[in-house]
Amino acid sequence: MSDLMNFGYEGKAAVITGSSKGIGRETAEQMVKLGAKVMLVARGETALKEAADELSQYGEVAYIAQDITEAGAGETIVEAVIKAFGRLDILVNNAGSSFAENFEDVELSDWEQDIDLKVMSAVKMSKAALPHLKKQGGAVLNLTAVMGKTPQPNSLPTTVSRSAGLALTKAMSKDLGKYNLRVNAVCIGLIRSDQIEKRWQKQAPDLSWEEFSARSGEKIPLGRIGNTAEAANVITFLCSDLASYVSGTAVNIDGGSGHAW
Ligand SMILES: NC(=O)C1=CN([C@@H]2O[C@H](COP(=O)(O)OP(=O)(O)OC[C@H]3O[C@@H](n4cnc5c(N)ncnc54)[C@H](O)[C@@H]3O)[C@@H](O)[C@H]2O)C=CC1
Ligand SMILES: CC(=O)C(C)=O
Repeated sequence: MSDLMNFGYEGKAAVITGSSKGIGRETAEQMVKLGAKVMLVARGETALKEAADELSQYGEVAYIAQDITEAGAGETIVEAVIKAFGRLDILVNNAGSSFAENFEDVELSDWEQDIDLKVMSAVKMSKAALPHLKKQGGAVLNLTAVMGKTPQPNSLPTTVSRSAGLALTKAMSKDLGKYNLRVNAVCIGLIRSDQIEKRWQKQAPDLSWEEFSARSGEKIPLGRIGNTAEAANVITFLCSDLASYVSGTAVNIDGGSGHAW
């Protein structure tokens, strides 16, 4: 590979939460193929092991089954990374869920769970990773949703958690730039993964995927739902040396929609 396109992943170590499937798994695959050592994190051991077995054909992969909302999860995960790889350069806060309802229908406990998973887990992971990231510099990438920029009706609590993720990204980038630590976000619109396939089965089980994608794409300028590689491509770029002067930004991966539905 010419210097012009050197992603700089060789010899680096990354941790990606929620990486047994979907966008997280695809990102892990790209980073491993480019030479990074990657720690996969999710709750279910079976899916994790399966993903790790598949990805290990391309390079060095380890995994830890851990619910990131549990007390001490950040420290446990980072300890596992250091034990496995001896360093940490890249943190991708990817694990998340969609919880989008009308304000009147959201219980206080739903608010707490959503903010805990999508905001506080990113904070706790970043805090635990920071002493290691500071050593040589690196990248933090927060997955958010385009709805965090443009909250729609019936979009709570997720739009609030996602807006908080954007503020966290911007503020962290300003505080941590002095360590050559870049902090960016991506704002996902609609990407085919388990959560979108479940929506397809619930809303339109009689449609083929192509029909459902085209129908969902009526309000998307590019006319379709994206795929996980299209999301991972941007994440992999933002965490790479090719983006060495990019920090504090939030890139939409949404086919141009500006909102999810
Ligand atoms: N697919 C889409 O259209 C959109 C996705 N997003 C967000 O992008 C990120 C990746 O999305 P997808 O790949 O679609 O998600 P997905 O639902 O396919 O996978 C999410 C991953 O997070 C893990 N996870 C969830 N809660 C966890 C917890 N407490 N502890 C550890 N792991 C946990 C799951 O096990 C899974 O591996 C998520 O944060 C998602 O909410 C945002 C907007 C739209
Ligand atoms: C789908 C999702 O995770 C959102 C909208 O935050």
